[in-house]
Amino acid sequence: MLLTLHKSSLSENIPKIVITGSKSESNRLLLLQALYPELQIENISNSDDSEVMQKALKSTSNLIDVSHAGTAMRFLTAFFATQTGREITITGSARMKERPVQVLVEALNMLGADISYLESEGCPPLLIKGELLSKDQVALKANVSSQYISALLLIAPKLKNGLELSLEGEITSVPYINMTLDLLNQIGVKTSFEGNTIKVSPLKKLNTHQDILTVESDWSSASYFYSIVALSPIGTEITLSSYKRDSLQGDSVLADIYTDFGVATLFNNNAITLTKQADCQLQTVNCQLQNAPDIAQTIAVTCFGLGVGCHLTGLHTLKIKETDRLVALKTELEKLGADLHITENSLTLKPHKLFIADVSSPPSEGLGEDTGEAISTYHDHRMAMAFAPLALKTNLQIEDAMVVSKSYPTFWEDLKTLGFKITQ
Ligand SMILES: O=C(O)C1=C[C@@H](OP(=O)(O)O)[C@@H](O)[C@H](O)C1
Ligand SMILES: C=C(OP(=O)(O)O)C(=O)O
Repeated sequence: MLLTLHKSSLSENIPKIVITGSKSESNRLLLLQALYPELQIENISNSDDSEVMQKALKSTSNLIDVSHAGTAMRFLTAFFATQTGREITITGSARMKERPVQVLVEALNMLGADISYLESEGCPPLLIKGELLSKDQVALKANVSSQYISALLLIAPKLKNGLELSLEGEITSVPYINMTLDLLNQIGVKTSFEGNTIKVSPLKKLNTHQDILTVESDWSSASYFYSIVALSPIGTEITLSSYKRDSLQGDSVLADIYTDFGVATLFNNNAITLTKQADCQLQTVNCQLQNAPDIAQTIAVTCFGLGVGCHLTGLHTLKIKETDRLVALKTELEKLGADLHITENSLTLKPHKLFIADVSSPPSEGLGEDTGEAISTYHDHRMAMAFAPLALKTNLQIEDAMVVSKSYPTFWEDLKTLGFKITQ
């Protein structure tokens, strides 16, 4: 579906936006619930990726299709590897068949699993013959995706002797590993993470008092509202729920990063209020995003909308996500007139004055002649959501807009409640 976003300004009275649960926390807890059925989960994500995970865990079929869900592919590979007596083919979208899983498959096979590739070496689809994993120590590369490490950690407490992982190379997306360990701790599993060694003790059964866990709302989804506030006039406020100060999600670093754009975050009970307090004073924003790769697109587009430059580093994992996000950002921002340069792991955007003339002009009432540029989304929810806030500056179109359902199915409805004018 092609959506047209007419140049908009926000409504006077913005209702509180309730954001669905974190898909990262949800998919971990769903897997743990499959291992420990007594576990109860509240505020589970309504994202496609979490629905895929729930369906796969309930399925009795020997063919599992996870579509675009990276965490589901990685976590379920580890899960089915331990399900003795089952033989599963796990597959996904065309892009999923290009996203590497070799590091995980090799580690599982070293532990005693029986996993083979059905098409390309190193990528899904996989044939998994469930086995009792006999070993309890393995080394693996930690600089490609933290999801491989989380996948192993999630099944670890059900292995006879637990598991010891030795991580090789620079560890990427560390907060996601810590999230996995924290959730394991919350259900009573003992873990340690010292230097490059992670140890997980076995846990046969849950203790009864550790049985209800509440998923915090998704911080990556909150990023689009940070961007909207940053691109709005001073005084603009948006309240989002349910969030907490001590989040397990690394993307909560947004609250710090967006102070550079003049956005303050106030925590109040279970909500956060984002307020535009000042204009961005920087000519160029520098961010190291190795620990928060999913907010790179949001930040790059915020900078573009503000006319501010940015130098974003630590982006090597962006090339193997839903699309090559570095190339996608370059192509789409250039359509809008941006001057930017990408490398294998960084993005540099030059400051510009493209929207200066627009600032004083009132938002257009109708579409007029100009629909604005059509932004391609490459089956990537974050391309659609990261570009949407630019409708505060210009008309634009978003191709294949329903792609947002991968993590945030009600995104467009929520934008309409803020005052965005959106038509099909
Ligand atoms: O474990 C997780 O829930 C995730 C880990 C990250 O992936 P990488 O570790 O591959 O960077 C992140 O980008 C992804 O959206 C979710
Ligand atoms: C990269 C992402 O997800 P996954 O790797 O789980 O497909 C994402 O949601 O930005």
